[in-house]
Amino acid sequence: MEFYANGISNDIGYMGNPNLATNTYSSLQQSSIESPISFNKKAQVSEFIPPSRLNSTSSPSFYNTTYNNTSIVNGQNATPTKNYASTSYSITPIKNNSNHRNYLRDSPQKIAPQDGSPPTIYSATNIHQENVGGTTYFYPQEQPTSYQNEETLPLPYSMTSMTDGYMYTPSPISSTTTNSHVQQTTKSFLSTTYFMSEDLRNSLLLKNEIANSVEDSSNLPIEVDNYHSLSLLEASSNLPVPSSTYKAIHSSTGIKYCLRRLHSFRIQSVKLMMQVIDIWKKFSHPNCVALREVFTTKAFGDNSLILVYDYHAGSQTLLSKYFTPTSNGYTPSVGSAFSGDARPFSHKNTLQRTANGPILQESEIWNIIIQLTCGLRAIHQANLACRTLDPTKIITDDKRLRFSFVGITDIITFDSNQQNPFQLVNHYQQDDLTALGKLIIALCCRCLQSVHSNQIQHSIDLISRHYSSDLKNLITYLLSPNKVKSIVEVMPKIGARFYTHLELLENHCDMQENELLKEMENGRLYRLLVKLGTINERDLHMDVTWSETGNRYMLKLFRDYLFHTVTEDGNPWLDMSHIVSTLNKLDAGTMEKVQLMSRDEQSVLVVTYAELKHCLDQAFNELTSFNV
Ligand SMILES: Nc1ncnc2c1ncn2[C@@H]1O[C@H](COP(=O)(O)OP(=O)(O)OP(=O)(O)O)[C@@H](O)[C@H]1O
Repeated sequence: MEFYANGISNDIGYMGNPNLATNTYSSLQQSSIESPISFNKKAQVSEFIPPSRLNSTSSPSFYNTTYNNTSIVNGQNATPTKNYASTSYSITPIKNNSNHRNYLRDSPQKIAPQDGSPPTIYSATNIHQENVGGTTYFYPQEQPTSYQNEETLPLPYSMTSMTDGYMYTPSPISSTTTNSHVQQTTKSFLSTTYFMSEDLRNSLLLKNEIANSVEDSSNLPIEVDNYHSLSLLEASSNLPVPSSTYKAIHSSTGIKYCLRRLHSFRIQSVKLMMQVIDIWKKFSHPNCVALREVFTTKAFGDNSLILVYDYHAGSQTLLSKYFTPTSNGYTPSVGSAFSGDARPFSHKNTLQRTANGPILQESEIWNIIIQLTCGLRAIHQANLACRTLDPTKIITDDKRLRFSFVGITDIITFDSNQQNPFQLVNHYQQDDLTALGKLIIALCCRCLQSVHSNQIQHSIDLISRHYSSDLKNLITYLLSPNKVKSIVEVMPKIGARFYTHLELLENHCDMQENELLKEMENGRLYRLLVKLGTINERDLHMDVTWSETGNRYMLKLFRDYLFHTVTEDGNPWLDMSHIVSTLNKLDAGTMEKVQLMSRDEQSVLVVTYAELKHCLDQAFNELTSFNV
């Protein structure tokens, strides 16, 4: 068997299997690929045409119009023209006794270092020829330093481009592993190596499902200003004005938002009100749902005011999470969070007199406190007040807590006769702190009724029995009357628990970054597959041979190598790590060689991933050039 400079054997037998030898040879005089490593050699690229496109022979053929003595070599009698004198292709002799197509687990011989140093360029003058048992091998003789002096040889892909998102990262598990036990035991490892963890995936899928769920919206307007696809999240409201909450999609961005509609709402002074709205629109904090815009609409048949907030799929209120509504339906009342006959914590709300489940772990309560005080601190430092600090206006998506409708009370209770709409802010901030204290009591007792004045002492006794003195002291501080309190003073009472919280967050960030990295890699490989998919099997401008000739033929064989490799028994060899690592090598354009075989097993092409990458880019660019 002979291998030419381009790696093609002149022996039809595949990898030394004489049974497959039906033709004398099949040769590639000049590769149809313009190798990235030989760009500067100005070698004209010739088109490779497999024989099926030229004549009836099954073996592929190649012709070259650029080099001397060009001939079409596709028949049984043709003499191979070993015309590699002016080329720069390297040779990799391959010895493999497998007689199965694309049984290519043996790693092709590496001729270039993977450490980023420039690969060695070979020319025919330094190709060593050797005949072993009738098989002629062409070995490249290394010229380790020659390229340094050759002006024309610098690689078209520099280290900069290699680091530009195309760095080849070897697979953590060798794709050549044949030991089935090892493969089995590494299967689960591989799935977490390449893909998102099951838990995170499920939680994201659930959020996605919730975000995309479509409720009955037959009674709702098709469009409200720039928003469409409204679906009702909540019809009733405990605000002083009738209101409803909807999920909606922004018409131009497609982003989902949470719309709070204040029914039949009259604005006394648009200009003054806009000042309040603008201040809240500028306010941003991870523990507060951001207010994006406010507008009026007649789409509902009245003068509604719409407050547009970010939508956080899968969120539920603290009320529904910790204070389970009864079957009768818990209906929080209108007015300030901690006053009125039927408020969440009202003594008249008989449905909330008993605990709603087992008491919470102290760590969980501190987690809530830390997040709420984080948000509250930012609100107070912006010279604002929350004014809706009750379990119906705090949402949670299991990890994060957010004040859900910030600014809404300032808007609803807006009085245009007041010179400064924020003149009572200090007073409201004190109310916020008291409301926080009551919320903590309710959470500790798991009962909204526990904060009523005639229950408080009893509740604090219960808390002292079950929780730390730090927690009790914090509550006592927040509820202390006749004392000016500050959110800043809450921080020392939380103490070292901040560190625990920070550590958990940082671990979570690390985990998410790791997942992101995997998905970034997957996205990169996905784009490669898209490119391959758009090229393979394509007829271009009625040219049915387009994907079967030239560089595209290499890509077809590469696709087979990637997906259709078989075991020695002829069974499909399905190994994710083979696919991933092969695609990575293609993306990086490494100098490692890969052995590709035609489906009729008559031709073997030995090419570098760099060459394949070049083929892919060239073919894809050709396609995109038509896509104007
Ligand atoms: N920004 C948001 N993103 C996603 N869901 C939200 C958002 N804000 C609120 N929700 C959800 O919408 C639903 C309705 O919220 P809403 O505040 O109207 O609840 P509520 O408990 O009925 O309070 P109210 O009595 O004020 O209506 C709740 O299930 C809540 O979890």
